[in-house]
Amino acid sequence: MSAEPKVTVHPSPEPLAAAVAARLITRLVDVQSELGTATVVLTGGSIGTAALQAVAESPAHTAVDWSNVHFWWGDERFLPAADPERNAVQARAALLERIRVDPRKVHEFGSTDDFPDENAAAEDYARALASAAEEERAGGDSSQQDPRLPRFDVLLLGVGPDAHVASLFPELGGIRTRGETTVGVADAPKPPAQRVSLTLEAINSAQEVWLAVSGSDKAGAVGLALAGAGHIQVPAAGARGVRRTRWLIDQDAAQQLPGRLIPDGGDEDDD
Ligand SMILES: O=C(O)[C@H](O)[C@@H](O)[C@H](O)[C@H](O)COP(=O)(O)O
Repeated sequence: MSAEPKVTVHPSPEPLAAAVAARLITRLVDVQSELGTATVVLTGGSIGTAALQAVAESPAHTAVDWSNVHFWWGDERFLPAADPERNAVQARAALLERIRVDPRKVHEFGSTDDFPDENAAAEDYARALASAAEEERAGGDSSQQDPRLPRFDVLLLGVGPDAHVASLFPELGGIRTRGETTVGVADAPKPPAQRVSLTLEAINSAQEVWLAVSGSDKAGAVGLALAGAGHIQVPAAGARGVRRTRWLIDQDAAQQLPGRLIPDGGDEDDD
């Protein structure tokens, strides 16, 4: 089961990042009141990072019990642990170092400090996911259907101008991977070439997938993805949440939206 995309257009990148942040805070509060613990999967990229910063700067963020949030990543650049280009390093600066997290619940991909190559780091992450899933089941939560993965309440994604999501690039090995939850990528066209990523299978196990996109250079990718292109050529087209798929985009990224998806400006909230 997966949810049809729902599109919301914001005027520019700043209000977009603020809106993603506000939605994330609300969703985490709601999940925590229902289940106690919430899980978010973070993304790198400009809007993903700006949204985390907006969370940190929002007075409402204190409504979340951050020590009871699990943080995973959709992808990572395979670099030394402290490299400023790592998605996790950027997320720490934007948010994680500014709130009270439980370090045991912050699950970063391995780095070149600890692993010989991207495949080894990917395999390690798959093991960490599986053991979190097992712990979750032992605690009585069996809401996640896939036994290899913990429950992902919200999974954030950026989208590249070539329509990549996480580190799944058009036509390359990662987007074609089946039967695995993670994949090592050796030939990413966006530097650095070596990366580690969740597979589309793992991404699509999330309850909610939110794609946050800004800029006219992404308009073609957004248009193709929402027109229903194939996911091998247009990976973003394949990203779907079980309960909800949200495209949170700015006006520049919305220039090539298929007509039937242009929101009419009405209140679209559906909780
Ligand atoms: O490691 C990364 O680079 C990402 O996780 C990648 O998937 C990113 O989210 C998109 O490329 C969008 O990035 P921008 O928002 O910066 O264009």
